Amino acid sequence: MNAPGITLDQVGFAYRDTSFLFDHRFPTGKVTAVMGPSGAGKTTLLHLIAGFERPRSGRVLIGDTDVSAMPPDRRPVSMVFQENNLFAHLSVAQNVGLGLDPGLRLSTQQRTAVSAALDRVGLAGKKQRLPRELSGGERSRVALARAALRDRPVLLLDEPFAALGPALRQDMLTIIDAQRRERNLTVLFVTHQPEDAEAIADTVLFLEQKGNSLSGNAGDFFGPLGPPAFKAYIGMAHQKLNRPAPPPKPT
Ligand SMILES: Nc1ncnc2c1ncn2[C@@H]1O[C@H](COP(=O)(O)OP(=O)(O)OP(=O)(O)O)[C@@H](O)[C@H]1O
Repeated sequence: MNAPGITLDQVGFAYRDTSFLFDHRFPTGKVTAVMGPSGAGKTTLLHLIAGFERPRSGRVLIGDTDVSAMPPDRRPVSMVFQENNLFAHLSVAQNVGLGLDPGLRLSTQQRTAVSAALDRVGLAGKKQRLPRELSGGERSRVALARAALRDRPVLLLDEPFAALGPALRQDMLTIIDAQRRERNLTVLFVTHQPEDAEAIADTVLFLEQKGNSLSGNAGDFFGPLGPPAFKAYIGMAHQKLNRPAPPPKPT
């Protein structure tokens, strides 16, 4: 599949008292980590690409197609949310089947595809369970399987693993990386976890407050000469989110 890149061409957008200008290009077949402080506009950026929000000015392009006015279900995009958005009353297999047909009128071939998608994320034995009968990590995998089945060339991930511990997050990153390679997906991955971004991202988009942004190669961003503002942010993020405070030095 020829995965399209994404262009936000001078995209202006505003909520009542917050305005944004996004002007970014996301390369085809690569993972971009979208990072930055709370409220900087990471989710807003993803919603403009997915079509849940419409630009006030400028254009959103996927490949060469201007999708600015296209409704979300017609865009070549799958999105996985932090809450995973599973229907509590539907089985795991049905939740995944919704990715193919919102009415769940699935052909035999589609049922086989659902089964295969669940096998790929290690949920072969749990297809008939309800979401509440799964762990948090397993629920994330159901959401990923559903996104994979939709077979859209752009995958948007909005902190989908924030509630998971490090080992499970690593598991999910491995699944995403495998899917990206298999299907040449263009992936945007919002995360507050520097080590997740470092593990999987080819490029980084760092959104600062007040609409400033920096972008570049992930190796450069995380290397010793990475942008100071980004280094300061991830230093802070490490302290706040991941690292226990160091023990006091003996006097
Ligand atoms: N529906 C809305 N109505 C009004 N303001 C909103 C709405 N959604 C978001 N905002 C505001 O827009 C700004 C950006 O929000 P957004 O959710 O994109 O930030 P974020 O970078 O994803 O933050 P976080 O890391 O906390 O998820 C925030 O100041 C937020 O309060």
